[in-house]
Amino acid sequence: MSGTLFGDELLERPRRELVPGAVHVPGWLTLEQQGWIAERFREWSAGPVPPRAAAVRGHEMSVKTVCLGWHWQPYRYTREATDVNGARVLPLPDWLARVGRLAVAEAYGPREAARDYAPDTALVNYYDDAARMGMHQDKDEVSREPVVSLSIGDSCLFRFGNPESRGRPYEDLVLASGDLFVFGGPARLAFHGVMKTYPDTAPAGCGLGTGRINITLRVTGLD
Ligand SMILES: O=C(O)CCC(=O)C(=O)O
Ligand SMILES: [Fe+2]
Repeated sequence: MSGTLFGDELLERPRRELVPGAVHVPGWLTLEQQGWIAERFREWSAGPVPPRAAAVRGHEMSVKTVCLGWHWQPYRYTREATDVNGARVLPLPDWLARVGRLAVAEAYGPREAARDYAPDTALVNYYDDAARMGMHQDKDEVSREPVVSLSIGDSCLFRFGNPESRGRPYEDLVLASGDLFVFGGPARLAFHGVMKTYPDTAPAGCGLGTGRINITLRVTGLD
């Protein structure tokens, strides 16, 4: 009997609030949705601004990022990718903002806050087998609205900690293809990072043959 058919892998990875405000929803996106988003990722990567490894204090990140709506660079948002080629980034598509609202409703319940959630930027990260992301806070946004994270492709080991320091307490969990992770409220400024990816773990049909995509939707609070 097929484990996939009966969702055994989801039963083993239940939906969970790690700490108040931080919610992990395994398998939130269907394979079809993952595949469709992976296709859009290829379109976004075609430009006008190509994915680039941002340089943080002189060191290139191992992750390559393409941005929508606003361009993130350490440690600010601009409309033009002044640290890449000066081109204006693509707009954030309405469908993706809608996915963000659905995600917040999924995580926190269909409150007014979910209906009003209006992300204006997406950071789309591509991880190859060697890529990782050190512990950091997402704090270049003026707004403290939640961050919505979607993962496609290979699984990774994600570390989610606390707002005070990179150190403990933190929890390590696997983010797999299709998983949703939302952090807001008291968890909004928690340090987090990607310790490693697990090569060749992407499910067939997710649209990504190798590597991992992570999309974070955010409200910059800029105008
Ligand atoms: O790849 C992930 O799961 C996290 C990405 C992240 O923390 C970021 O883009 O700021
Ligand atoms: Fe982050």
